[in-house]
Amino acid sequence: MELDTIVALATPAGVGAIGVIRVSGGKTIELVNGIFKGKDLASAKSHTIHLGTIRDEDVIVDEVLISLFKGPNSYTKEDVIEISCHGSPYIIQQLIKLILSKGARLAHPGEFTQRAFANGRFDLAQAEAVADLIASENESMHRAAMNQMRGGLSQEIKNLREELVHFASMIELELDFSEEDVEFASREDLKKLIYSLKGLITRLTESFTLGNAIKNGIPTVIAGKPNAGKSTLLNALLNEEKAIVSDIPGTTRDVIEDVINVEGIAFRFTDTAGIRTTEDKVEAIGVERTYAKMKEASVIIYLIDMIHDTLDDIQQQIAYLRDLDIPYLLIGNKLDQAKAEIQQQLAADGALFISASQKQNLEDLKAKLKELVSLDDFKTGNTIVTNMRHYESLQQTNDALDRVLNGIDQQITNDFLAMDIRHALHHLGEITGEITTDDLLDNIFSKFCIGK
Ligand SMILES: Nc1nc2c(c(=O)[nH]1)N(C=O)[C@@H](CNc1ccc(C(=O)N[C@@H](CCC(=O)O)C(=O)O)cc1)CN2
Ligand SMILES: Nc1nc2c(ncn2[C@@H]2O[C@H](COP(=O)(O)OP(=O)(O)OP(=O)(O)O)[C@@H](O)[C@H]2O)c(=O)[nH]1
Repeated sequence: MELDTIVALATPAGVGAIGVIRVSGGKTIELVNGIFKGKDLASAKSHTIHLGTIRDEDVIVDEVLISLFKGPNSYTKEDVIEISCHGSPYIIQQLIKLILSKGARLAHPGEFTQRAFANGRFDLAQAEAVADLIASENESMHRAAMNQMRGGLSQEIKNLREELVHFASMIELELDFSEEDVEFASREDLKKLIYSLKGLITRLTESFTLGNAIKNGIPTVIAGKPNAGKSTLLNALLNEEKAIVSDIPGTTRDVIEDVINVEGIAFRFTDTAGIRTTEDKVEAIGVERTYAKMKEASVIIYLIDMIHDTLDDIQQQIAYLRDLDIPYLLIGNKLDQAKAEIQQQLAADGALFISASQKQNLEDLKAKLKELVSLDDFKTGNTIVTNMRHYESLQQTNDALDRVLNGIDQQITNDFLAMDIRHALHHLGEITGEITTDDLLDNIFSKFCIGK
């Protein structure tokens, strides 16, 4: 059964220099040919561009460029036409209406990419990376998504599957000869294989901590006693970011609250309001809450007030900080009016000195912050799992492999062994989409933007 021909605006809504309307499906060429005055698109070659006008009866709606992609040589692998029109919302609306009236329907979010997936342009993990790529806001997000879209994760999963399939087939072959009690696959070799696969899977699941941090920002807390300057520092860091963004002419962007980009890595300041306790009725409560927040963080920026804190106090704070065993930056704030003895003590403790209110040494602070988070996997270009769904499937694969190992030790029968191996294969297949359900696909692609 032929799928509908679908249409959507591929560029952002609103006024732009150019708007691109995408059409995909079996009726695309015939449909657009009917409203386009210019070269005959049916006889034109794929990957050519044509200038002409789009007409609704006798009215010229716009002068456009048509980009022609003939299936299977297109993004969706169907016939695709992109109409580049003048970027007026009115023109765009008229063009889409016209195309709908000729028999296309509006595309659902992600439907072009869903078709690309269904037609084998890429697997599910790669399709999901397309959405991540569009959403990427900094170097690390971009790099992780690009790597995944280009098949980094998919290749690793494919290798894992191939090894398992090989063994599954051995075991299943033995099943066919069950009368004869042969062993095509040495149980020791099988165990070795499972261990090595589990090692690979563990590396992938462990990378999710980093992947999650890349995607959602590294949970960071600015801590310190009341009045240490936490809010002042957070605002200074955030405002700088906002200033950079609004300096670019023509961009209006809502800066995501409480996230700063430091050289391509996002740091998310979690619930910083929670630690902004002023001179509380009961200071102890405020301090406890601060400590609770600190324990949830991946990184702590700890501020010492170099005007008001006492030496004893500082020793206590640092001792507590060390005990937490979470990467931290020790910062002496209020450098502009610091007490000499305090600064000396902190220097011995390896602190960095800033003035939050004077915005002094903030660049040093950022550089140190970046150093603090280990991004080794990132540097080496190793595959990083950034997607919760993939993470869960990997864990389920791992569980199934544990059952295989257990089964071998318990000398369970081959049919049960084969079943557990097939479970492991099943969960790997979920990642790349060999195994999937309509619900899952709808769920994934509905989160894409329209036109993608
Ligand atoms: N205008 C436009 N820009 C875009 C896209 C698009 O669909 N249209 N893309 C997507 O959203 C991305 C590019 N992805 C694409 C991938 C494959 C093909 C394609 O036509 N592939 C054919 C021919 C390859 C060739 O000529 O070498 C093929 O694979 O057979 C097009 C876009 C980003 N930029
Ligand atoms: N001299 C000096 N004062 C600073 C500096 N940074 C912050 N302050 C002042 O210290 C006071 C407390 O700053 P806040 O940013 O409100 O401190 P906080 O840690 O968020 O305070 P709580 O919300 O009570 O936890 C304010 O009066 C700031 O102006 C600095 O670098 N030098």
